[in-house]
Amino acid sequence: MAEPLLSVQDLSVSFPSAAGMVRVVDGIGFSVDREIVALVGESGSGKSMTGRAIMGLLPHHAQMRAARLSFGGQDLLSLPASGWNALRGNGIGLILQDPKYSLNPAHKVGRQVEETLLLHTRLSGAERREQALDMLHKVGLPDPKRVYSSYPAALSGGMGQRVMIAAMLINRPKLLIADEPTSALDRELQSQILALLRSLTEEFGMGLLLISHDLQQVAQFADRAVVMRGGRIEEELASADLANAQSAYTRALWAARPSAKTYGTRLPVYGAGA
Ligand SMILES: Nc1ncnc2c1ncn2[C@@H]1O[C@H](COP(=O)(O)OP(=O)(O)OP(=O)(O)O)[C@@H](O)[C@H]1O
Repeated sequence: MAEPLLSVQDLSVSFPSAAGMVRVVDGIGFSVDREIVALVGESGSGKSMTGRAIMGLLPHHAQMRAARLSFGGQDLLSLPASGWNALRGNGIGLILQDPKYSLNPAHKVGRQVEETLLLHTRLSGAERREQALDMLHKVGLPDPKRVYSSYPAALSGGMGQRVMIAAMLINRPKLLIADEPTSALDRELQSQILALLRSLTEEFGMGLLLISHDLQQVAQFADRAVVMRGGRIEEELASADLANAQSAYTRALWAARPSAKTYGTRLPVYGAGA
């Protein structure tokens, strides 16, 4: 059988602490193909550290080991620093929670969307501009030329996130990692951005690793869910089965999901053994 786009086997991430090394990701394995896979779990369960390990972007005091970490058949564990830079520019794109922190306020949007083309292709300025305008249009921005020459401060949160998606997709990566890409947005915008990510994932034939604590979203937008608990994988299942999960933990997470009725109220507390 062909190897999946991303293959993670026995991945662990540890941090030094006063009491010794603390494992925050503990021997996990999963794969992502041209599909949407969601990493879900409570805060602190190790979702973001897993995403960062795959991108080679762990904090420098973190220690990582894995039996296998491969992307497109390439072994990432033996990749030199220059290989990681090329991979992040061309192969894997990362979208973070809040475009406020990902976009540089001092540069116009167009320059930031074009940046990977400038670094990784030999396209002329006019060609880069044309591709950037095309991508701004593709992510649903109504007036691409105006957005292209705006500064990030002129954009709403939803527009900023569309710009980030354009900037990440312009070099046609094969895999996108989106770490809580909509948690800074209101409910209506969250759905719009996830629907956009879903349709672009299909159109470009990409894989998407969606990191989310929102099981409602995951059930709606992802194909599969990998449920993390305390750095380990509790369960892996089709998103459509989240409502009827095997594991009591996943069922508790599902029961605690915010609904239209509870939105804005405190979540019920669920214990470790729930
Ligand atoms: N720089 C760091 N130094 C030490 N420990 C860290 C560091 N960053 C994260 N951790 C710890 O690693 C664990 C996993 O964090 P991670 O951010 O992956 O969780 P998460 O599931 O993504 O949760 P959240 O949704 O809250 O970000 C947490 O216990 C966190 O405290």
